[in-house]
Amino acid sequence: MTTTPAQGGRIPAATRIAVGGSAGTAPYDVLVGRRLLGELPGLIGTAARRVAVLHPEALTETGEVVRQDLADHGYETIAVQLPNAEEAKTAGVAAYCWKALGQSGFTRTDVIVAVGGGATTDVSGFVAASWLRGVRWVAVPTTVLGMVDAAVGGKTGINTAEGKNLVGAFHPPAGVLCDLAALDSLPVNDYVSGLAEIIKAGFIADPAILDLIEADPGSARRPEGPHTAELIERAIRVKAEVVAGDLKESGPREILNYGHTLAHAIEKNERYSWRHGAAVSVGMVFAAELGRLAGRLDDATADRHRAVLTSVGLPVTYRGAPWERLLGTMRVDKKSRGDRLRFIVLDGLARPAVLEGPDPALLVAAHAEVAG
Ligand SMILES: NC(=O)c1ccc[n+]([C@@H]2O[C@H](COP(=O)([O-])OP(=O)(O)OC[C@H]3O[C@@H](n4cnc5c(N)ncnc54)[C@H](O)[C@@H]3O)[C@@H](O)[C@H]2O)c1
Ligand SMILES: O=C(O)C(=O)C[C@@H](O)[C@H](O)[C@H](O)COP(=O)(O)O
Ligand SMILES: [Zn+2]
Repeated sequence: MTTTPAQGGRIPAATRIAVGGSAGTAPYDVLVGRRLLGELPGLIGTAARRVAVLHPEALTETGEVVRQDLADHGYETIAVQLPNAEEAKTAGVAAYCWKALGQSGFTRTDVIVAVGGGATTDVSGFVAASWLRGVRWVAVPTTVLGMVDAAVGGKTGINTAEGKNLVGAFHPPAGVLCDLAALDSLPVNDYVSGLAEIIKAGFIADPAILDLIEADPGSARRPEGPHTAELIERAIRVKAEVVAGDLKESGPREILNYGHTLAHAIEKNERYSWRHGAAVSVGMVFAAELGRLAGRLDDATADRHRAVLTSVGLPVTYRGAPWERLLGTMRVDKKSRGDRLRFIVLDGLARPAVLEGPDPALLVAAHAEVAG
């Protein structure tokens, strides 16, 4: 993304999606459009003196554009470069950010701006949650996945050696700016990875998403496709509605974890060489098979998972780590309670529900379906 602040010319109006406050947190907006950089100072506010722009290595130029723009608005700015992708989600990188904030004299009224994909917004949001026990942050997601999922909802965190996202905090951003122009530079694999979370939103809540993709899967894979903005906005609305009702995942929010129990185990066992969305794709097929085998999901909806995911080029099989190892990793999933594994399954299209402590034989059978 190398957007510049609005300078003359007609700028199409941005779509504004409100995320209601919950658990004592303030509401905020997700803006979807183009050339949104001009909105950033308003979100940072006048109480801030310093702004830290955190970005991955791949977006050094974009990070600098954002930093310079904020400097031109009178803020004292620093840019903090993070590793790309999952390598950024470590305690070491968080500590590096804390050091940069400490050295620049970052106070409680100062603001972090996260420019990047979900990995960047996850670690940056966690740094914002933990620095001085919580400072304001703004998300500028630059991937499909970041826009529709990671930047919205306030789940922030990092990985540990034992598993994915095991350390973190609920700390919603002050606002989210989704500049669709950013997607033009995204490698196609990363673009498609984000479609997995859009398709997840389709299965758990908004089947119109599935209809749109199935009508023309080829164009769904491209940022210039005719339905890009609609797909992104629909998925954001699903997420916004769910998190507004249950920020801290005391119940209803768990539906957003559809497909994630196995997905996180795949990611960890593949040492994060798989993109999150690709793993979620396999994880959703597994969850659909589990629902079918448990007698809860009809054949047509279960089969629809493989069809729509394959149509956009997402993987639906995984033959890497053996089942016992995946099972061991799944036990530290945050939905587990004591020794009981819990999965999100579907009782039908857009009817997500929890499956508690399933018969181990069902899990083995569902795994066999994705292990081919
Ligand atoms: N907090 C949440 O609610 C939530 C939700 C979903 C996913 N996640 C997390 O999000 C992460 C995945 O995010 P992701 O799919 O955005 O991947 P990512 O952040 O790892 O980005 C993928 C790659 O694309 C690069 N990149 C980012 N934007 C770019 C652009 N516009 N042009 C070119 N390159 C660009 C990145 O530097 C990286 O190398 C995972 O860690 C996942 O756990 C969090
Ligand atoms: O926002 C949520 O809640 C989700 O579960 C969204 C997921 O897509 C996302 O990958 C999330 O980071 C997973 O959370 P975790 O609690 O399972 O680590
Ligand atoms: Zn996810």
